[in-house]
Amino acid sequence: MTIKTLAIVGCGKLATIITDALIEGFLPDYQLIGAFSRTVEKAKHIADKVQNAESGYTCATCNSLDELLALKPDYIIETASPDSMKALALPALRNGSSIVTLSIGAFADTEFYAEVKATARENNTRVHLVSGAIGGFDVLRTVSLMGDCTATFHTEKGPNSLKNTAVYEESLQTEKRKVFEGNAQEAIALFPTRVNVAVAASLASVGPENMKVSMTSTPGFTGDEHRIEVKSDQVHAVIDVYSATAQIAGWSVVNTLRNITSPIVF
Ligand SMILES: NC(=O)C1=CN([C@@H]2O[C@H](COP(=O)(O)OP(=O)(O)OC[C@H]3O[C@@H](n4cnc5c(N)ncnc54)[C@H](O)[C@@H]3O)[C@@H](O)[C@H]2O)C=CC1
Ligand SMILES: O=C([O-])CC(=O)C(=O)O
Repeated sequence: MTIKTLAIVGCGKLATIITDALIEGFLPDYQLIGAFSRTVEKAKHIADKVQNAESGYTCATCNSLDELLALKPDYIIETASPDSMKALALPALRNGSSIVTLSIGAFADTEFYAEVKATARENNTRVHLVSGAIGGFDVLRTVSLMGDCTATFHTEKGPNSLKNTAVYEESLQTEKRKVFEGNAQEAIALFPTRVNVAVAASLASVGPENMKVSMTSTPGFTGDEHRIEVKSDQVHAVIDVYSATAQIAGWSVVNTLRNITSPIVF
């Protein structure tokens, strides 16, 4: 197996998990050759980790997306935000870099999604939508291939994780309440970095306009509970994932990267 090169855009908590996993040996088929973030110190922090691990190659701290693209990485890991995914997807794919993304909310824009698909195909590149804080894309995709189905996505969160969103009120600290009901497009518009999972599940099944999304805020609740349900005349599947932190999302990138080079694919 030839070594594949990686670069990371968005050097926060999840990028750190992925970099640490690489350094610990979970990604033997890859070299991390560049890092870019809105704040250059954060990119340097990631690059320094690789340098300090004395892995025998250089990881560059990039000052711009263009600088990162000039490295011509085989894969760009996007762990920044749906807005950054929108900015980087087309230039990266035209540059010959495939993308592994957590900010799947960017694809709630169906025109953009179609353009990304066409550009990836034209440039012989791919976009990998990781399972993030959920799972079950296999069953969602399979059931939706079989014919008509409906799908719902329900999330339970604690009020503190809704601070700095339009739905937050102090009363949520003491009252359990449904704070959102709509489709996946409306959900990601209201919570741009909190319901990428709902858009991902919708793309794997009925699409962002048809996926019914709801969110409940429960006082004292920590972590996230995501319940996806898909129903057809033959199949009823429920995927329920609780995670105490978002670490599972970082590890799902590691899992996808391992699958890309593995002789056995899950
Ligand atoms: N699909 C999933 O299950 C999940 C997806 N996510 C996505 O992953 C992203 C990263 O999550 P964390 O690492 O926890 O966030 P974080 O806030 O710790 O790190 C994000 C980093 O990206 C940088 N950044 C933001 N916009 C940028 C841009 N346009 N260009 C370059 N850098 C930029 C920020 O400055 C920050 O350093 C979230 O914003 C969210 O979109 C997060 C959790 C779960
Ligand atoms: O960690 C989660 O519950 C999901 C999340 O932030 C996202 O989908 O953006």
